[in-house]
Parts: sequence; structure tokens; C-alpha cells
Amino acid sequence: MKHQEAILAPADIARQHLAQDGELPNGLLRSEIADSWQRSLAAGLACNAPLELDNPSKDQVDDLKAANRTLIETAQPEVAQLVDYFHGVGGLVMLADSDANLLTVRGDKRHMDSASRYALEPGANWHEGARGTNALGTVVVEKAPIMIKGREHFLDQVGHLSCCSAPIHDTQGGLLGVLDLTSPTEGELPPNLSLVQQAVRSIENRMFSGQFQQQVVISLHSRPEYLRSSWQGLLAMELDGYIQAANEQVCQLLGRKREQLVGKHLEELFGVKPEALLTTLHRKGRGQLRMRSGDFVCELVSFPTRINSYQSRSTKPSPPKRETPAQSTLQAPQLDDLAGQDPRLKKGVRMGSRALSHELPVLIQGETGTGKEVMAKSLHLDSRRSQGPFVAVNCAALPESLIESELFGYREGAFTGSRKGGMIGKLQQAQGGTLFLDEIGDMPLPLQARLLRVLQERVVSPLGGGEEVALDIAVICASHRDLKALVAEGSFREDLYYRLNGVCLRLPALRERADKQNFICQFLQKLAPDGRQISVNSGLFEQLLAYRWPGNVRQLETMLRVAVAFMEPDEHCIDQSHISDDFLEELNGVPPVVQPQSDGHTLKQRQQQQITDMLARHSGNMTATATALGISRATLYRRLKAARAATD
Ligand SMILES: Nc1ncnc2c1ncn2[C@@H]1O[C@H](COP(=O)(O)OP(=O)(O)OP(=O)(O)O)[C@@H](O)[C@H]1O
Repeated sequence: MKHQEAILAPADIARQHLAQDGELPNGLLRSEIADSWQRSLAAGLACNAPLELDNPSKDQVDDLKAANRTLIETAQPEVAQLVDYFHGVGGLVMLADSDANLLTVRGDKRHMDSASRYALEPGANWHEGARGTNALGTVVVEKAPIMIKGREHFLDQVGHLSCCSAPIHDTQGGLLGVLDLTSPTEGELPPNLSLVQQAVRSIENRMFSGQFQQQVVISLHSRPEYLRSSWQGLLAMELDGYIQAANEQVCQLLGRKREQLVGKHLEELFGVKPEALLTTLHRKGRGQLRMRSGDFVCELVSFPTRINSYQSRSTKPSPPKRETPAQSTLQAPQLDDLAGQDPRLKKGVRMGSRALSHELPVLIQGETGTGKEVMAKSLHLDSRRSQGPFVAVNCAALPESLIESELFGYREGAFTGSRKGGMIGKLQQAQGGTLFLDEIGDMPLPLQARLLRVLQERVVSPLGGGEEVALDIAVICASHRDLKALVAEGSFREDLYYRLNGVCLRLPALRERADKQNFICQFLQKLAPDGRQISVNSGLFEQLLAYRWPGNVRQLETMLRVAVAFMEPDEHCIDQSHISDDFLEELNGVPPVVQPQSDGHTLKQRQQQQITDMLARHSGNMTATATALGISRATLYRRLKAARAATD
């Protein structure tokens, strides 16, 4: 035995000890490998366990790729470059998501042919818990680059692989995915960790510039030759000087943590006013930034092409958000902007935000178009879960038969027609983030009971059985219907009502807002092209203030957008000539279609006819129809549902 140990590699000796006495001796393996082996053992794996193939379905792979589209597209040039670089030498270049699910596997044909035998194919999961120590899976846990050679892999069956992987971070430092270089034949490929790390820096930098197109992006370094290289530091700042994001290199260069940079003002950090720095950068192409830790050269990478309509130009920055690929488009006003000067809204916003921070559910009530969904998104982005997903489910838009599976998910074969591989429900998709249940008043009673159980026990199990999953989500619900009244009439469970109603936020109708005048002016300014100052003719403004606004902010937004679009480039004042005839008629006293009337029945019929006509005109396209009618898709579904119920 002693003789054998002298010639065996440490990983083989470790295997022998494990087989003989079930223990991993200290000091045999590198510490990060030993830690990972311990985790593999704790997950119930054995070195000689077979490598199971996932055989992911096409649907599963498509879903995975769709959820990670931004990452795949951003990383594509580096993946292609690495494939070219190793052409003929052998090796696979792989990209995975933050759960070690493979998204892209590329390489020479002869290696690609054998790759799928080792579960190296899109859709396969390489998490440590499933496949033991491996570079991809270990990076996801350790969140640091790693190289794993041959038998350092935990499973015997992949002991011939040599891999190096590096984590890809989003612009706020969260894990977004993993880039990996693998040699499927031991020793064939010189594993090159620094090459992978360099590729990752390029991917992260491209993602940074892509994400902050509406901010000023500055490249900085202590040495000018590193500007615009993959070593550059990147800062994104609002025009008013508040720092929105910093890449990892900037943190290292400046010797500060990200939290010490994001949210700070340029002047506070470097003692220079943003206008002065931008003027120098525009005039000379380069500037200097000074800190106690040293002097840095900087260059302008990009300048906003237009001002983001949601961000006022002189406010503090929005809280740092982690953007997941699926979420990269999630935008919402800051809570303060949303509340404007309306005291009721201000109080509501404060309470909603408090409630979420104390893990209490929030119920948002308000007429259609008052901004319930916008409010939910803003609350989410302001909460501690802002880095997680925001998953919205419209209970009115889904057929009753589908809500259950959409919410809870199902296991493969749970019912006839269920998708191969099953489906993860929205509750689970919202893990770590916020679930927004819109039009909760439309949820069928049997499902209300199930939802109540989930919210009480904080676990979910998919339809058709399967393991329970503990949920860590915030819940925000909304309804235009008075839930208390629904409880009184018996169509909404009282216990669920109280469970959801941690805090009830009632959004005022536009006509009731105390700051209506200001709100309209500010809203108009946000829609104005190129920051042009636009006013409204006083007669028209009086009419706007007196109007009922049955479609609330949504209707105001549509009306103002149309008016602005009708203005000539040299015009600065909106008058009746910029307003559509339909809307002028309403302003001049003809009651709007959605306004309640005494002949409610005839009104409903007219509404129904209008919807049918519009649907036909837009070939059944719900989004286009809703836009044309100036109502949300949810309202459109609701009205269709009500009409169907009336004719049944
Ligand atoms: N305070 C606000 N600031 C800026 N835009 C807003 C605000 N409130 C609402 N909006 C805009 O109004 C429109 C309607 O908002 P939203 O969909 O959140 O309303 P809702 O109350 O959820 O409507 P529904 O009940 O019909 O689903 C959106 O285009 C949104 O951008």
C-alpha cells in the first residue's frame, strides 16, 4: 500500500482513502478542491457514481437560452474567439448560466461528437450537487476562477477532463454565468485560466457599456495604455454626477468596495464637478481623476443619446440593481418620483416599502391605469430583493384551467398534454425576488385556498407531486376591484385577503391626485423630445384639469404622446390642434365610453362592440387592440371575459 501511495497522484490516494474508510484525509488535495469534494460527499455523491445524462428536451433548452439571451449574445464574440484560438488543438468552449446549466458548447467536430456522451451539451446541469467537483459547478459555489485537472474531478467517469472556468458578473457584482474551457482528453489542451479570465473581463465590459447607454460611461486606469483594454476600470454616472455603477477593475484600482462608489457623487470622490470633467473629455479626449490612492487617466466611452424618460435630471441615483439577463429591461420610476407631491401617495409608498422590508405582503388597489404594476416594480427595485427576478402573473389574463399550473408548475406527465420535463411555476421562478399577482380578485376560489397554504407554509410543490421547495419571495398583489367587497359577497376568501393585505396601498385616480397640475406638467416634460420645454395652452390645460380621466395615467400618457407627436419641431405649446378628435369630443363634454352611465347595459354593449371592432381591425392581436383602445391588456382580457360570461 505504501509503495502504491508513493506513485499515485494525490487525487487517487484521496479516492483510495474514501473507498477504504469513507474519510477524506487533510492536506492531500488543494484546499478549494478538498472543500468541493466535501460538498460533493455531503450531497450524497460517491466517486464511482455513474455520470447521469440529463437528456434535456428541445423546449427546455430553448427556454433556458431565452432566459439567458443577453448573456449568450454578449459572450458570443469571446466564445467564437476562443473556439478559433483552439481550433485544431482541441477543447470545448462552454458558457453556463449562474446555476451551471450549459447554454453553449462549441469546439472541434471530433470533440463535439464525444461531448454529449459526457453530458457536455446545452441544457445539461453541471452543478456540484449533481456532478461533484468540476470547474463549472465549483465556480458557481466559490464565485472565483478555478482550474480542475483530471482526477481532481470528483466523479471517476470525468477524471479524464481538464477544465478552467471563470465567473461572469453582472454590473452590480452578482453572478450571471460561467465561461469554461475544457479538454475532453487529458493533457491534450494546455488549460489556460488567464485566457478565460481575460475573455470574461471583455464580456463584462461589453455588458457594462450596453447596459448604461443612458448614462455617461468613463474608462479609467492609472496607466493610459490600459484604457479601453480588458483591464480598464469602468464607471457609469448620471449627467448630474451620481455614480450608477462601477466594474470590478475600478473597485480594485481605486481600492474601494462597490458600495463605496455606487450612489456617491463624482465631486465627493474625485473633487471635480461633472460639468468640468465632461467639458475636458469632450474638448481634449482625455482627463484626469485624482484620489488619495493615486492619479488616474480617463476617457469618455459613451455619452447618453437621450435622457431616460423616467429619470429626472437632478435627482439622486436609483438604488443599485442587479440585472439578470431576463430582467435587463425592467425599468420603473424611483419611488419618490412615483409619489410626486401627493401626500396620500407619499405615505402609501413609504408604507409599501416598509412592509416589504419587514417581509409583509403588499396589496395595491386602484382603478385601471393608476400605475399599480409600475408601483409594484418600483417597490421591488427599491427592496432588498431588487437583485432577484420580478415575476408578474395576470390572474385575469389566464384561463382558469391554466392559472394553477402557471403558478405552481408541474412535473412531467402530471396531466395529459403537460410538457416533457415539466415546468417550473411562477412562484418558483420568483425565487429570491418578487411575485406580482395582478388582478388577484379574479383568482378562482379553489386556487385561493392553495395559494393561501403556500403563503402560510412558504413552500411549494409542483402539480403531480415532487419535492417541496422552500420559497423566499416577496408577494405584491393588485386589483382594480374592491377586494373587501368581494370578501363580503363570498367570491374572495377572507383569510387570504388578510394574508395578502400586510399593507394596503390605495392608488388615487388621476382626477383625485392632489398634485394633478404638477403631475401633468412633469409628465409632459418627461415625454418631451430632446428635453424641449413644452407647455399646454391655458384653455386646454383647464379642460385637462377638469376631465375625469377614466383611463388615468395610461390615458394621460397616450393623449400626451399623441399631442407631442403632432407638434412641429419648432412648436413649444400644445393646443387643441394637437389633440385627436375623439379626445377633444370627450373633453368638450361627450361622456367617455368607459364612464359609468345609468344605461349600464347599453354602455357594456357599446364597449363590447368597440372591442370586437378593434380586435378585428388588429387581426386579433391583443396588445395592439389594447393600445388602440387606450386600455391595458389586463383590462381588455377582463372585459372580454365579462362579455363572454354575459353571453353564456
Ligand atoms: N406615476 C407614474 N409615472 C409614470 N408613468 C406612470 C405612472 N403611473 C402609471 N404610469 C404609466 O401608466 C401606464 C399604466 O400603468 P400600469 O400598467 O402600472 O397601471 P395599472 O393600474 O396596473 O393598470 P391595469 O389595472 O389596467 O392593469 C403605464 O404605461 C405606466 O408607465
